Amino acid sequence: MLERLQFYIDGKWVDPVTPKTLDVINPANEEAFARISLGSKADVDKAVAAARRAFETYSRTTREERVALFEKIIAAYKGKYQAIAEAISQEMGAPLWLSKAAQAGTGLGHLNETLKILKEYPFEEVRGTTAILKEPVGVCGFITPWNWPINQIVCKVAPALAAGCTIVLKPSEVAPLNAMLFAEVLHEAGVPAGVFNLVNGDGPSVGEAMSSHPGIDMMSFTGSTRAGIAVAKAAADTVKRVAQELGGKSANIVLDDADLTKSVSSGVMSMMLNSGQSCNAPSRMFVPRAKNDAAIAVAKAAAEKIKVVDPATPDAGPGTIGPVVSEVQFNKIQALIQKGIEEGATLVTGGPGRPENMNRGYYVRPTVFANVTNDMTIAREEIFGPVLTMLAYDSDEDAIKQANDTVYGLSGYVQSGDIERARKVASRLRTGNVHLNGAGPDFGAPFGGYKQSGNGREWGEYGFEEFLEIKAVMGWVPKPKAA
Ligand SMILES: NC(=O)c1ccc[n+]([C@@H]2O[C@H](COP(=O)([O-])OP(=O)(O)OC[C@H]3O[C@@H](n4cnc5c(N)ncnc54)[C@H](O)[C@@H]3O)[C@@H](O)[C@H]2O)c1
Repeated sequence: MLERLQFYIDGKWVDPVTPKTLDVINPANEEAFARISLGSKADVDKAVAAARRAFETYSRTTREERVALFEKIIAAYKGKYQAIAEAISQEMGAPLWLSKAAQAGTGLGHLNETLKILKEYPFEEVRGTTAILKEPVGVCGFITPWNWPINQIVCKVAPALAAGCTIVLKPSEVAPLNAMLFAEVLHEAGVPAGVFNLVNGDGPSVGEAMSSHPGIDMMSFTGSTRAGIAVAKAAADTVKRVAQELGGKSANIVLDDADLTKSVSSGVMSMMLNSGQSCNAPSRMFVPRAKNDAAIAVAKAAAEKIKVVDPATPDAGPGTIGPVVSEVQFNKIQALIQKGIEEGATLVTGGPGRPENMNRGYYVRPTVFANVTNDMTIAREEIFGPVLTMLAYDSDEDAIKQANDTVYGLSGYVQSGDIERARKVASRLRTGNVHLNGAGPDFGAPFGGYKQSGNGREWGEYGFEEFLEIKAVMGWVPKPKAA
């Protein structure tokens, strides 16, 4: 059993104020393989005090000093890349190939992108006689989930560090090990004591203590809409800035001029990736009613090609998925699959229970429901498992209307043979991101939601600017004295 009972506070690994432990479970075999501590308000107080002290000096470091620090962080991250990928795979179940190719890779992607922004960003702008100064927002509190864990950590920590902020991170207690490796990366790179602090714990104790803390200037939260609301409420009394990156129920509109086989099968694959545990997963596929039967046949074939594997399988690659993260998630997904059947959706493939020959581990059968209507629970609630819902539409207008008929607004996907038509549909979707014809993620593009998917933007320059305060200094340029 791996014991990682300390927190990283003020540049050192320290014991929690009050000992309390939690086992980290490997979802592939349901066994505990590591143990962490759960912190309390007293640990948060120590971390915030360290971050406040460090802010005094770190916020005044120069661009050049931070660029040099980033270069060291990137080198140290590369050195721990393999260990981070393995930890993610073990603690949340992503197959090793996905952990290496994408999960751990996103951390490096955000570090590289942030370094590029830091080198060029205009922190000072003079308009007439007034200067507009962009300053670090202060001490930032970060709360992150388990599904793309290092992505969600680094897309906050990298821009905050580049902006001159100091940080207290509470990673997901379900997948905390990658975060602790990242703390080692920052330590090795020479990030000054107190600039980055990590306290493990659960939402109601450490998360709540951070959100309501008067010493934290900004909270950036990624996770469920339920917990995001709790963070915002707890933060309200201290008037801190709150950025929320929450759930989704994203539409994938296959227009009638799209290559049906290609669009539907790639839609199935991207839904199932990471066992469906992506906030921006294309979970509602809209197909033209006239092509409904053909689309269902393609989706069935594509889903049945997906293999469910032990995440540690060394030769597995694209087209394979691991278990879902936990017993809680497994049970929630099973209940929603059951609900889909009860509400009358057509079960095309998959369904309740584990895949054949698997009696241990939180493995879910890749499942497709068709003839779903937007009022069904499986079309409204985020399932966060390998479950696709297919809905039919009558016209482009109807597809757009149904796609927007959700409380969420994170992502949208449009497939079309005509780029102009795809762009028009994209402009009508009430979502923060839209992917046309299979376009992948872009580290330089802003990531975030409309409506109840959140109110922040992460990634790239827009994400960086979330960590800046704006100060106007009038009289920066003195008026010339009258002769
Ligand atoms: N929009 C995005 O960028 C994005 C990205 C990834 C995941 N998500 C969402 O995250 C969810 C899955 O992650 P999860 O199950 O870890 O979510 P979760 O909300 O249960 O937990 C996320 C984090 O919040 C903490 N937390 C829980 N209750 C809290 C409270 N009352 N106060 C403060 N902190 C609290 C948890 O300890 C964890 O660190 C999904 O809804 C998914 O869509 C959103």
